[in-house]
Amino acid sequence: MDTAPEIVSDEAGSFPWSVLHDRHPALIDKVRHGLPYPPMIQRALDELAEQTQDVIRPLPASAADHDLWRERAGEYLGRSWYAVPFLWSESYFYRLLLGAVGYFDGPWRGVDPFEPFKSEELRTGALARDLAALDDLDRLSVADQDAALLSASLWGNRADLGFQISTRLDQDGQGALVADQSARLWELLAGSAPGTVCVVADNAARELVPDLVLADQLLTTGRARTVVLHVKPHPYYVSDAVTADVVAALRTMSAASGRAALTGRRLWRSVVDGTLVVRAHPFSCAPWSYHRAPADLADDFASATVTVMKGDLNYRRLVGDREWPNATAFEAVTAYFPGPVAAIRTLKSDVVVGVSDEQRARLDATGERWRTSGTHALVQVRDR
Ligand SMILES: O=P(O)(O)OC[C@@]1(O)O[C@H](CO)[C@@H](O)[C@@H]1O
Repeated sequence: MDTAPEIVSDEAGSFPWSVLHDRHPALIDKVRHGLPYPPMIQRALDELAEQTQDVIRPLPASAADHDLWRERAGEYLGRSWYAVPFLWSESYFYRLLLGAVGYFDGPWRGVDPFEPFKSEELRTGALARDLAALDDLDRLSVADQDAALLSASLWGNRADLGFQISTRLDQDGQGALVADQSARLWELLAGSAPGTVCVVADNAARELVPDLVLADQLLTTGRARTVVLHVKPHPYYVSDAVTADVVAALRTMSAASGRAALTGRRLWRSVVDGTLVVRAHPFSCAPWSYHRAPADLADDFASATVTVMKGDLNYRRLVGDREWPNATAFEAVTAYFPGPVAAIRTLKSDVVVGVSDEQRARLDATGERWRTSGTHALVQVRDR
């Protein structure tokens, strides 16, 4: 199929421009105050703030992944951050941020700079209410439980702490779906022998908890024999889940009461007995779309009954971070993907496909920033 230009950040006032221009500096500031970083790290953060408004420079020669990123950067080195693909520049920003806080070596090695924000979210009353609400599921049919849990997982995607740096949102309010193909997902699972379901997780805490509850539902109702949960190998996009966040979520659930606690303990055992598998593939933090997924990861997706892609960034990586005409078919842009795939996402960036011209005109006429404000969501499924 025809392709579309990659999204870059060079148009002042555009969404990608605002991420580089406003969100990243604000994030550097937030990280600086999240932990008692010493003067050397404070200076490195100052340098990062300057560098990201200048031209792209290579990693220090001493960095273990210097060569890897030199190859990934190629011709981007020396160019403005605003002139290269948005997907690439964001990913490199997070790599540099981790470097600045000493994540890869020295005494701050392995200390997640975003952990204070993720932990705070795990302690919120909102999450406690989410957990208590799980008790209501007992009164519902399995189909209604499925719908409720999918909805919780979908709207949990608003719990994205990077996004919240630049957007104020009522976290509890649900918005409108621009596409809802969830029936296809349930039919696909019902029509397949119980196998593996891949869930490519997005954010920790208030998004990961409903994702885990959904995984438990698939396992306990026999629609999945195994759930493979892909998390990030290192902190990324502020609140993206790493393995430690899975453990933290399971602990929080297990320490709650009622159905939440039972589910948390059951999931804990599922990890122990290998029916819930946590993977942290290096490609999950690569600056590329899934078109470039390496063979072992593609095999994982190919062998799954379905791969559930959570969140906005995964959507961009799935369909390609390009200026697609909105009416482009989801099936067409995901035809390359090795196996059935479902995208479950609130809209927080410009990329969206599968929205007809009439629907787009109606949405545009509302005057709302429906593509980027997290008020709208979608469930899109390619079931073959
Ligand atoms: O993937 P998520 O957590 O749903 O969203 C990630 C996000 O906040 O970050 C990017 C901009 O920095 C956008 O893709 C999106 O707004």
